[in-house]
Amino acid sequence: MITVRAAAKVNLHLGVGAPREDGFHPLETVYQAVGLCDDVVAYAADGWDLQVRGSDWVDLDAVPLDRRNLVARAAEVLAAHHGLRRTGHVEVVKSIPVAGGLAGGSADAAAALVALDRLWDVQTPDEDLLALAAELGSDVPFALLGGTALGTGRGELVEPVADDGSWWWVLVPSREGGLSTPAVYRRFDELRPDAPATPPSAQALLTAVATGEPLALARALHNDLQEAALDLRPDLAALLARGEAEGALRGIVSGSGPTCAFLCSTADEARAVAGALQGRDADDGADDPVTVLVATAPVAGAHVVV
Ligand SMILES: C[C@](O)(CO)[C@H](O)COP(=O)(O)OP(=O)(O)OC[C@H]1O[C@@H](n2ccc(N)nc2=O)[C@H](O)[C@@H]1O
Ligand SMILES: Nc1ncnc2c1ncn2[C@@H]1O[C@H](COP(=O)(O)OP(=O)(O)OP(=O)(O)O)[C@@H](O)[C@H]1O
Repeated sequence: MITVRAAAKVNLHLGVGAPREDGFHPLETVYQAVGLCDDVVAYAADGWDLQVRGSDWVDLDAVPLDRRNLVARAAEVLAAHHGLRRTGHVEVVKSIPVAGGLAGGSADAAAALVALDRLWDVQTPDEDLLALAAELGSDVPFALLGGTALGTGRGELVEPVADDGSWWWVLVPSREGGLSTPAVYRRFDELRPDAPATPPSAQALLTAVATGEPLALARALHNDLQEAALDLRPDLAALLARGEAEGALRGIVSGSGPTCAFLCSTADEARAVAGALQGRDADDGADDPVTVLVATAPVAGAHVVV
């Protein structure tokens, strides 16, 4: 049995250009792995079996168990790479909200590549694992790498960024369910027909990360998909404003949304903002309370824990 853990991400900078001929958008993005993780647990077995369970804020019904699951696809591409048959009993233990803009499925795919590489004892070189990850999805190579990294191409070309900061995030998944990533990119195309061929540079964000100062980072956060996500989910604007009013340095939509991510100056501030957002919700008399999570960053990429 082997357990591999992989983290959610936020995009500190998400610069999006006009769609390429293959339909993907060129990106200049800075990913940061945050301490909200899924585990992939793999057992040796003769056949193939996949199960998913998770935290009560995760919509498990929205996770396919067949070949559409990125864990099943990770197993297929790794097995094919080595000329093997896909085998294993695999359990995915999810804490990352589904279709939340936090790259949860990508984290699971990266964790599965690492877990099955060990289970099958095939010792895939890192370079090959990164190439297989890129086949599975644009965010998957970063989920292997973790930390803070610059992403280019369609997001699949990743290089580590030095980050000595200790950052605190409050994450608020949507109660209304997830957003489809292709739908958010389509709305971006409608709202931004004049998008440049070359995506906006991440240089200002990289300079801010290097300072280690939360306020500098807060000012430099940038997400070109935020306008599209807010257009599809107008209620998120009020949530972003509320988090900032409660003391967050800055609130942004995470990736394609709808999860909102609030950067805070310290762990105590993050806990205070989280408490205020949760408390305000209780005052509103909501019968289905909002989930508010506190996470530190950066954290490691997909790694063996047991
Ligand atoms: C929004 C982000 O999470 C930001 O990091 C990513 O760009 C999305 O990455 P992902 O979910 O791994 O995306 P993929 O599985 O590669 O692609 C899903 C769909 O998103 C759109 N897509 C994705 C990445 C990209 N650079 N341009 C796109 O237009 C395409 O419609 C694509 O069919
Ligand atoms: N292991 C998985 N966990 C969750 N969803 C999965 C998984 N495998 C496939 N999916 C499918 O992928 C869709 C997107 O899920 P995911 O949680 O990765 O979204 P996301 O966090 O918005 O992704 P990203 O930020 O990379 O665009 C889900 O709606 C689901 O149908």
